[in-house]
Amino acid sequence: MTDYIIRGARSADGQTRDLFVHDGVLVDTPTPSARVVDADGLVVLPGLVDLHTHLREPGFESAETVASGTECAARGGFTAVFAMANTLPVTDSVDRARHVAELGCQAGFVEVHPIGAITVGLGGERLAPMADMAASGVSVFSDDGKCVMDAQLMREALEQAAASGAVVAQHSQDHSLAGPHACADERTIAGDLGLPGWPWAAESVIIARDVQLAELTGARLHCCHVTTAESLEVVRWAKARGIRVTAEVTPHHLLLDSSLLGGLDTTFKVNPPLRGDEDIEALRTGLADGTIDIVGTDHAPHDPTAKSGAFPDAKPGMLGLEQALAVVIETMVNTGRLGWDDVARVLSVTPAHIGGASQQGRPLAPGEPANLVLVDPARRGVVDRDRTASRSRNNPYHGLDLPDPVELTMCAGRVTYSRSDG
Ligand SMILES: NC(=O)N[C@@H](CC(=O)O)C(=O)O
Ligand SMILES: [Zn+2]
Ligand SMILES: [Zn+2]
Repeated sequence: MTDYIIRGARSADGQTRDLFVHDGVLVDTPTPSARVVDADGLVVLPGLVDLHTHLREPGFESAETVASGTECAARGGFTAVFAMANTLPVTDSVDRARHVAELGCQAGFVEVHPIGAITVGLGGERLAPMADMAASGVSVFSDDGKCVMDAQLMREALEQAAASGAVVAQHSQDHSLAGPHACADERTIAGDLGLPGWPWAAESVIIARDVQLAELTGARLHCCHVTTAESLEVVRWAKARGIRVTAEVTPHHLLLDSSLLGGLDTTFKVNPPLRGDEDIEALRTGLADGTIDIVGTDHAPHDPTAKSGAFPDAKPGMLGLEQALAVVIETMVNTGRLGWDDVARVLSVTPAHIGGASQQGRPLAPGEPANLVLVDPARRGVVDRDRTASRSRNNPYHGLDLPDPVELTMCAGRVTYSRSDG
């Protein structure tokens, strides 16, 4: 294995120092044959961790594979991703979870942690074998893409999770309020465009229910992709009460607003929908004050056929892994709302902690695994959807001038992306 000297990188705490990598681990003295990486002017962060990735394999390989999706992750500065269960077949058994993890190992870009389904086939009717999956190493359960609507079933899922120390990640959408065609923020844009509305309450009614079920069961609840000020009020209330709840925001909900739907470009169709300025402001405030714990990408590749046709019929979802850090820098660091230590917290330390990824989000100190990303804080560029490792092109940032920060990603001591290699 190649050893490295990373020279002159600035840590999140502001100190400049050299890092030495030997055999995949950070050490306190350099090895003589080590390759030197000049990190002058760069910031070093612990490798990023995405608690919310859709890798699409098995079943939707025309949109993404574990290999292509995890290459996107490495290009985005990630060293671990949690792969959502809404594949075909669904990740609802020990064997299927193992299969995804093996594909991740073969690809070699990042650690891949399979998320187990809560219900069999995401059907919302019967619990999947959560205890068995947890015993085999699954630490996050989610029916993401669908909400667990049945409150009793959700209670049982939380009880199962609590018994094994796992977390339940809910896609908070009351499907009776926001049905299969709901596709535009009701309070800002749906009426103007004549599109089926997605009301804000469809999200927060589920979060309000679930935090109380988390209190009842003592379980850990994670709220995926929160998008409204009202949801944050509920999360604040729950946290003040000592309920074990964490919340996530996506990069796209931090940056993009519902007016982008005006051209009916299905790239901008996503679930929950893009919201208005007041919600976006609430999300940024919530991320800065800790009400929102993490940024999760919800990287959701779709092939052109899934994105064709009328807006209400297109599949929801947009790419996220390659621009996630850029968007956090643009919306939160360049606006003075977060420092680099906070970026490390919301994109690495806390997601690793929630998901139980013990090798991730660690201090960059001797004895720790060499999972890190080198970031150029000043570099910018215009996003080109064709410059990607993804198989899909549903990139909502195409054409935007954004930070272009990732210089090099190292996972367990191996360089998994380097700008200089192209
Ligand atoms: N976010 C989306 O719009 N789509 C996701 C599912 C999900 O995260 O709910 C997908 O799998 O395509
Ligand atoms: Zn979801
Ligand atoms: Zn998702």
